Amino acid sequence: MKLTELFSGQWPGTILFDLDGTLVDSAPDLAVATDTMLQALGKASAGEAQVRTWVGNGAAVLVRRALAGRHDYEDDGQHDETVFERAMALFLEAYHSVNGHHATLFEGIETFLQAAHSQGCKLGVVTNKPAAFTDDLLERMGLAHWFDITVSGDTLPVKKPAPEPLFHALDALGGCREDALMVGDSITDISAAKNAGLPVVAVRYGYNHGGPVDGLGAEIVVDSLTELL
Ligand SMILES: O=C(O)COP(=O)(O)O
Ligand SMILES: [Mg+2]
Repeated sequence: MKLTELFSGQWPGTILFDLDGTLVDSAPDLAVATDTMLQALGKASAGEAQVRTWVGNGAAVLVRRALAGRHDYEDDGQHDETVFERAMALFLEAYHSVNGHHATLFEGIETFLQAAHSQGCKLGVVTNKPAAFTDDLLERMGLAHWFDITVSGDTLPVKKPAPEPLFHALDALGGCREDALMVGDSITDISAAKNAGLPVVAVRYGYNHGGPVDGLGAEIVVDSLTELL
């Protein structure tokens, strides 16, 4: 389906993009940082394939999943906040030194952003990544110039799937809900868009906790954003 079919033949006035797993394949850097942290704590490395499935709910949840060695860390019954705080500090330090080093842009991103920009769309990023990393990563990937607002996981007291980060970005861009689209790779983005009343395009190439994004309620699901053009 072409994007214009969702908006009565027009392009949406505003497009909000998820970052990790949608614009940028940041999992290689996140895996290095996670494994550096695990090794410093004397634990076994998780590896990139596993870390990929833990990304999408912010850095603290990634660290908690890594410590538990599983996605549903709440059920492991052994939270030690001292270990968590040490792990978090180690992870943040390690990620600061590798952020953007091994990350790559997904196929079709530049083409799609160029097309959206030339159609006059207002463009923003709404990520659950901590702000300390978001703008650096966008700069390193050569993407920063496309976006007039970035809302990170710690910009507001709540993060996706809450709708507030999307509303915050829309307000900053002067966009309206009726004319806006969310693009993301995970159930978190689809839920945030639903909670905000926005249609959503889901990409199949991202992380989504290791599961498929088809059938989760996105209006359009694509293998590449260029399919929307
Ligand atoms: O969990 C993260 O830090 C990544 O978040 P994003 O997929 O919302 O960009
Ligand atoms: Mg994502």
